[in-house]
Amino acid sequence: MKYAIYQMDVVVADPEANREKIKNWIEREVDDDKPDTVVLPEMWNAGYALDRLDGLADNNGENTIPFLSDLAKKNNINIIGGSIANQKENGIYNTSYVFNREGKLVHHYDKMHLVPMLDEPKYLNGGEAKGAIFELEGVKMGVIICYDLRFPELMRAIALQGAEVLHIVAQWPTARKDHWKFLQYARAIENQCYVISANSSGSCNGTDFAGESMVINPSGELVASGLPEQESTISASIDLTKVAEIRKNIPVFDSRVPHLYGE
Ligand SMILES: O=C(O)CCC(=O)C(=O)O
Repeated sequence: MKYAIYQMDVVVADPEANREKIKNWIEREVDDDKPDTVVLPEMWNAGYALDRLDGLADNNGENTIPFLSDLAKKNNINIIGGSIANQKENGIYNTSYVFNREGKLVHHYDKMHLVPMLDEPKYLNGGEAKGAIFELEGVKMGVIICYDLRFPELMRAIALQGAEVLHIVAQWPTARKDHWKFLQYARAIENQCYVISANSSGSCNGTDFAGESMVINPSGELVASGLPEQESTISASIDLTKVAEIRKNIPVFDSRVPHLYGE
């Protein structure tokens, strides 16, 4: 499966401009070196304009779902749709949508861990649905959002459901870029999965975003990485036989003793 990751410089507080950027990027990518699957970053509709989300958030995906679904179908690609600020009945959520090549919505997830350092709990509601998987082209996968990366329990729960590819969509700051990188290596190695991330570049309210989106294989080797702090595209192909291979050679999942972990 061939991937293209959009390490996007999100235009703060301008959902229309960001939709236009994504449309143009996808059309360019599809013309150049057609990917099977594209990945977008976190909160691409509004950026981190948290104190202005009332006027900027989508309304239960009413703009985002048809927009991404049409792009998926028209260009015959799967879309891991990053995430958006999304108004629901009882508040604003940080929601990720995933579409297959037919434009069908196959998964949605509301970010469950909210970032205290960014005052997210003041502006957003945390999702309460259990970490779940979805399938694209017969492959089991998961998606988590930014700060979720710090909670190995979530990725483990997704991996235990059979996921072979774990996506991380993010706007992770440069100030903590080492955490961004090392935690991804750890998640790939411990879960023996591909880790594929889309981080943003650019800045918002004085915070610079790290870029350095990554593709890491199930042995913990770097397959591809984006430039630091600059808008760019990361292209990479993944080989899923590597997942079965490493799981056979180092059978971590068979060696687990859940009853001793208090599970
Ligand atoms: O955990 C971190 O250091 C960054 C998290 C973050 O920026 C986010 O979840 O949006």
